[in-house]
Amino acid sequence: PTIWKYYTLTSDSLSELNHLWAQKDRILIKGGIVVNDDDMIEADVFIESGLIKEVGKNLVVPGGARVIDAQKKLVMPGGIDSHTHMQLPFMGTVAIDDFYSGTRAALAGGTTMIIDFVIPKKGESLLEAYETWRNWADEKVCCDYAFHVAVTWWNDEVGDEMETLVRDKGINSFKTFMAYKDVMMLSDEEIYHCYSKCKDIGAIAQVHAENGSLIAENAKKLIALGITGPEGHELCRTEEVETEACVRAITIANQVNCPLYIVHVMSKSSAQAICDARRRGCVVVGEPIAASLGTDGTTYWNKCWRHAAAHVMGPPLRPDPTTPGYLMDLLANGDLQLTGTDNCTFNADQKALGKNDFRKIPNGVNGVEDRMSVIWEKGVASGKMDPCRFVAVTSTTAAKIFNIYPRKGRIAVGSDADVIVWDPEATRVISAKTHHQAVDFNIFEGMECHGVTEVTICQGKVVYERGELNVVRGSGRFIPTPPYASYMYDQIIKRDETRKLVKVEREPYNGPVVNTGSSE
Ligand SMILES: C[C@@H](CNC(N)=O)C(=O)O
Ligand SMILES: [Zn+2]
Ligand SMILES: [Zn+2]
Ligand SMILES: [Zn+2]
Repeated sequence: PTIWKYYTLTSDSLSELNHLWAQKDRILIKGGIVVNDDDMIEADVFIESGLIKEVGKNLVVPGGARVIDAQKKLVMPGGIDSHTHMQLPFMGTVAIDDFYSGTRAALAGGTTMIIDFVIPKKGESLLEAYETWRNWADEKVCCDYAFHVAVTWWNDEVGDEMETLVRDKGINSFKTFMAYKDVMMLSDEEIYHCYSKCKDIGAIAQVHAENGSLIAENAKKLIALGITGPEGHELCRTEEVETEACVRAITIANQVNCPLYIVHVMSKSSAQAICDARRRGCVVVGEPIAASLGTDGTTYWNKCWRHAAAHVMGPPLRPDPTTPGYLMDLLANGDLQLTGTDNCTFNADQKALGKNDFRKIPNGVNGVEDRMSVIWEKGVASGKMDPCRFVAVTSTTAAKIFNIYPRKGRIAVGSDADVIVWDPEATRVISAKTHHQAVDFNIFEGMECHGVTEVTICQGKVVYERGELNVVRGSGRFIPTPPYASYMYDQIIKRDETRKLVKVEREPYNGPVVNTGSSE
C-alpha cells in the first residue's frame, strides 16, 4: 500500500511538476547591455523553453524564472565557429579533440555552435561519409552544429550526391582543396565543375587555397637539403603559394558566377587578393582564424621541436609578425567577413609522426575554446573594432552566410537561446594547463586576454558559469543549413538575370580558307 501511495499522482500534482519543470527552463538576464551586430541597448532578456521570448527594459516575467544579474556585462549571441575538425582522421592519426571535448571547450569559451567538415576520402561516397560523421557527432556534441562537406574527387556521381546533400541532408556548403596533392587536391577543371554544380544548387563554394603542386616540389627540395624540421613546412609554402591559389579560386568562381568562401585566410597578400576581388565586385568572403589573428609563424624557427611542430597547419602561420594585426584591421573594417578556428588538434606524440620529416607532421592547431577571447583582446580591447563588429565576426555573419539567421546569431524574440553574458573587463591567461580542450598544447599559451564569458547559455540552459561546465553529452542538435542564402546569392541571381550570354547574329563568312592539308 505505501508504494501505491506514490504511484497515484493526482492531476494537480502533475501540473505542479510540469510547472516546476517548465520553471527550470525560465531564465531572466537582468540589467545587461544587449549587443547585436547592428546595435547595443540596455535591456533584459527573458528565455523560456530554449527560445528568447522577450527583450526589453525592466521586464516583468512569469514566476519561477532563474535571474542572472548582468549589470555592467554584455549580453551577446553565442559564438558560431564556422570551421572545425573534431576527431578528424588525418595524416595517419585522429584529431584528439572530438565532438564531446571540442564542443564542451567551445561552450567554456563562449561559442555555442560549430560548423564542422565531412571529408570523404578520394573515391568515397559523400553521402556515406556524411552518415559516418553524423553518427560520430550526434552522440557526443554538447552544442548545436552544422556540416560543410568536402569534395575531394570529381565525377558526375559526386555532383549528384551534392544535389542530394543540399536537397535532403541540410548541407549548403562544399569545400574544395587546392592543396594536399594526391589526397584531397582537385584540378582546376574539377574545381570548375564543382563550383558550377554549387551554383546550380544554391550552395556556397569553399576553398582551401594553396598550390599543392608547388608545395610538393618545394618540400622534396627542402628534404633533400636536410631541412626536415617544422621550418620546412613554412618554407615549402610561403605566402605567395597561398595567394596564387586564392586568385585562381576567385577567378574560377567568378567565371561560373558562384559565391566563394575562402577558409583560413593566413597571410596579408591573400587577404589583399580577397579585398581586390571584392572591390572588383566578386562575391567572395574571407575567413581569417583565431590562429592567424592571434599569433604568427616565427614559432616554426623555435629551437624546441615540439613548440615549432605544434603550430604546423595548412596554410601555415606566417613569419611576418605584422600579419595578425593586418588581418585584424581588415576584419574590423569589413574587408574580411567572419572568423573560425580550423580547430584540428594533435598531441605531441601525434605531431611526432613527423619528427624526421615535416611533411608527416599532422596539420592542425587549437582555437575553439579561445577564439572569442583572442578576438576580443586583439580586436575590441585594442580599439580596432566595437562590440557590434565583434558580434558580427564571431557569430552573426556566419549565421547569415549559412542561412540560419536570425534563428542563430542574434539576440531577438524567437531566436534560439544561445546567449553569452560577457565580461569585457575580466581577464584570463590562456594555458594548456587550464584549458578544457583535450590537446596537450595551446598556441596562445600565456596570452592574457580581456573578455571572458561569465555565463554561457545554450539551447536555453546554463551550461557554463563562473568556471563550471554543466553540459550534456549528445544534447546538441544538427542544424540544417538551407541553400540560396541571401547574403551570398542575391547578387549572383541578379547577375544571371542581367548578364545573359547571347550570340551575335551575323552573315556566314564566305571568303577563302587556307588549305592546311588536314582532313578536319
Ligand atoms: C585538414 C584541415 C585541417 N588542417 C589544417 N588546416 O592544417 C584543413 O586543411 O583545413
Ligand atoms: Zn583547409
Ligand atoms: Zn618546448
Ligand atoms: Zn580546416
